[in-house]
Amino acid sequence: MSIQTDDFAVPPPPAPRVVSAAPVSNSEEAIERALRPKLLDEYVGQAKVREQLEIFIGAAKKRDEALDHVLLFGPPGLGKTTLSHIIAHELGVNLRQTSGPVLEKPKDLAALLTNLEKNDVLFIDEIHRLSAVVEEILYPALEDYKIDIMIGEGPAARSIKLDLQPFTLVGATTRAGMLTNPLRDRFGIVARLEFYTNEELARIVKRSAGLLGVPMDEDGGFEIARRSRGTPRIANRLLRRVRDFAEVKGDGKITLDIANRALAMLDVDPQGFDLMDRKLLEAVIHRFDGGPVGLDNIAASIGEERETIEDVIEPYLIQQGYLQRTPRGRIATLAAYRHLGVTAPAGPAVDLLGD
Ligand SMILES: Nc1ncnc2c1ncn2[C@@H]1O[C@H](COP(=O)(O)OP(=O)(O)OP(=O)(O)O)[C@@H](O)[C@H]1O
Ligand SMILES: [Mg+2]
Repeated sequence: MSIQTDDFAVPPPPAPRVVSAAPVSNSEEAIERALRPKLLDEYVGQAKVREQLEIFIGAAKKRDEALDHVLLFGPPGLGKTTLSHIIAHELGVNLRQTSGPVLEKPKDLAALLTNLEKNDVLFIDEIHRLSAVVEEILYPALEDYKIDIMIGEGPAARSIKLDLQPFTLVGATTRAGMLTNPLRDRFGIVARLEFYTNEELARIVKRSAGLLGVPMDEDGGFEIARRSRGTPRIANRLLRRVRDFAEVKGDGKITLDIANRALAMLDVDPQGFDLMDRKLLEAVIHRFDGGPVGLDNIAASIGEERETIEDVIEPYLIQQGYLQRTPRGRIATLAAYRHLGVTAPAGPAVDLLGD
């Protein structure tokens, strides 16, 4: 069994944001790989997804068939890549990894597909960014394990059919809504990853601290978990920053006091919100009277890409009840006013949390 990572992943953009859900550097990616659970049993949380996969993987193995194609979707850093590796590992097959924007031409995909061995996993990250011509090749491959490719050019060009080994496509996306219908319909297993609870994140932080050999008490670990925006990638990152703080300002052990001081220094507030989150809420409240305000206006106002706001910043704020997404735009809830210590205007303001 081998895991191959083709070295053409798109480099992550520079993101100084400490609670950014995207990996911030290549060295962070290396650490992430080291902390990645390898078995379904080590994968914390996402109980429903895990249970489903356990059954389907078990059945596929019993029948010696390829697992049905799997679509994983959810915000960045929740464990889609991790899960795809686990699926291949549990099936005992090879994993070939690529991503939507990297597959420029049909022949790029054809080369990957024809090299797959029986029941292998092909992982396509950012699958919503596949080009239409590449997607065309994928349909018959997914359905009948066959591809049609064009050989030669001009009048001499002809199409040939190639048989493929049975395989499993695992597609990952932060945007299930951007997949075309025919592509989405070809996934037999569709799994939506949810934000993690504080308890689940605390288990992840504890496991990572163990692997990194960082001394930490329960309260210190829980504080890091609580401020990680429901996201394992952020939890692992905050753990490493708090460890640095503990080594310089303390005796190396992560305690509640150390965690509190380190996180305050990093501008991560008690809700786990960072400067970007607060900037967004402040903009909606102060510049747009609490909303409704469209995404483009928010983007212009805080100087962030629309996509970053939609994929990275707002899902957690919405899930936590600080922001509401309506057809007319985003609205700040009473919780947002309260969090920023601003008096909410009288009238029918939105209160998602209730009192
Ligand atoms: N359920 C989990 N249990 C333990 N650790 C996890 C879990 N999910 C994710 N992690 C950790 O979080 C980090 C980020 O996970 P991963 O790279 O799989 O996220 P992703 O969903 O693929 O993100 P992106 O959308 O940016 O590609 C990994 O280092 C992994 O160790
Ligand atoms: Mg990933």
